[in-house]
Amino acid sequence: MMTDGDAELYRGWGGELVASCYDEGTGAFMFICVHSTVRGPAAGGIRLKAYDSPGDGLRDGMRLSRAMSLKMAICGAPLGGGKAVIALDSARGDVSTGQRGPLLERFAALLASLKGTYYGAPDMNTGPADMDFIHARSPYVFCRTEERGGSGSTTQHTALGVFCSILASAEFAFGSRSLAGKSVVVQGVGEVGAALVGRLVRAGARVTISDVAEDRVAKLAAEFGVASVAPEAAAATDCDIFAPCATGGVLNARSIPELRCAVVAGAANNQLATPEDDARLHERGILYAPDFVASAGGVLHGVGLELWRWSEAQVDRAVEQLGDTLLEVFAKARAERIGTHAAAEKLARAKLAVPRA
Ligand SMILES: NC(=O)c1ccc[n+]([C@@H]2O[C@H](COP(=O)([O-])OP(=O)(O)OC[C@H]3O[C@@H](n4cnc5c(N)ncnc54)[C@H](O)[C@@H]3O)[C@@H](O)[C@H]2O)c1
Repeated sequence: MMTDGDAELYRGWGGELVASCYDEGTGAFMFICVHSTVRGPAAGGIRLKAYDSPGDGLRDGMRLSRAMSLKMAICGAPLGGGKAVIALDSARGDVSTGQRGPLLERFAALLASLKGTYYGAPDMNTGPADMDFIHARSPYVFCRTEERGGSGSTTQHTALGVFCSILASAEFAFGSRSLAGKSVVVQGVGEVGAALVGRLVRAGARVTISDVAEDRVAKLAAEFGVASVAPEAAAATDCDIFAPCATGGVLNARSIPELRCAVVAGAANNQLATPEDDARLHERGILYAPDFVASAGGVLHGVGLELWRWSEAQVDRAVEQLGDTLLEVFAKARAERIGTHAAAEKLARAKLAVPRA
């Protein structure tokens, strides 16, 4: 039965449909959120994550699918926004190796029922090998392994896009794209964050890293000789550029007053906890590279290689151009005296027909 809270969730979302089911074996709820099919079938990652309640998983899927509509629009993909969430029961903990296959089979059946209205891709805790597994049961996925004919991991192109976003942000904020001597805090050094650290170090930046996974911090610190900071202190660390590459919601009413950076540019999806946080950053004079632009390299990877049949070099060029898109966003925000997220959203909606979110 739908509660008043659920109804509110749907009203505020503005999307097209949610397909859902329950997996008895694991206690997981699954949601496929199709925000928009105006530009083409919806597409977006398949997130496997533990949530305190199924409603939290649904809320996450809805918000992420809306951001995917903007991401698809801003980079010209012939796709709409969607997101799938496999919401594990946090009280039961992670799924065992033996449970993972049946769980993904259940998900593949839900995916098949949509008959191509939504295409999945790797996201948190799912990778190209999972896409191979799902594809064998339901063909609506991007980014299978290269051995199985897919475009493989999006990591490097996402990291390239974030790096180019940092260069464009530096140009706008500091008047130069040079990162030599610039201090950068990278929050979250998983797949994308670690690849970004390599690029930043090679560009001469003074990098500080932070992650809840201590082994990842130790490995990267040893590899690149970078400093580290405790996870709870990362956002408030004095630096030129803060790069959130961990989870969403890191820019909020509590953290924004504590930021000690000039620029925020990172890979994490949905960095703003609420729409008001865009204005909060604007008021503090912090230049924010909207996440749905900065992290669009992964979309360009999958769409470029699999739909447009681009070469790697063509994808690289398109990803590098995300920096130019950001400069357009920053100029619009300055001219209209609005937050950069609002400016990017206006650009996405004006360029392309995206329904009200
Ligand atoms: N992989 C892609 O192509 C892609 C594309 C677009 C957006 N993103 C987004 O970028 C972010 C990173 O993606 P990824 O593929 O590197 O994920 P990942 O899971 O490989 O890495 C995330 C890292 O963040 C760390 N982390 C989690 N909570 C943290 C905290 N509170 N403080 C510090 N570290 C914390 C984790 O330990 C992990 O090392 C995610 O938000 C993802 O949704 C990724």
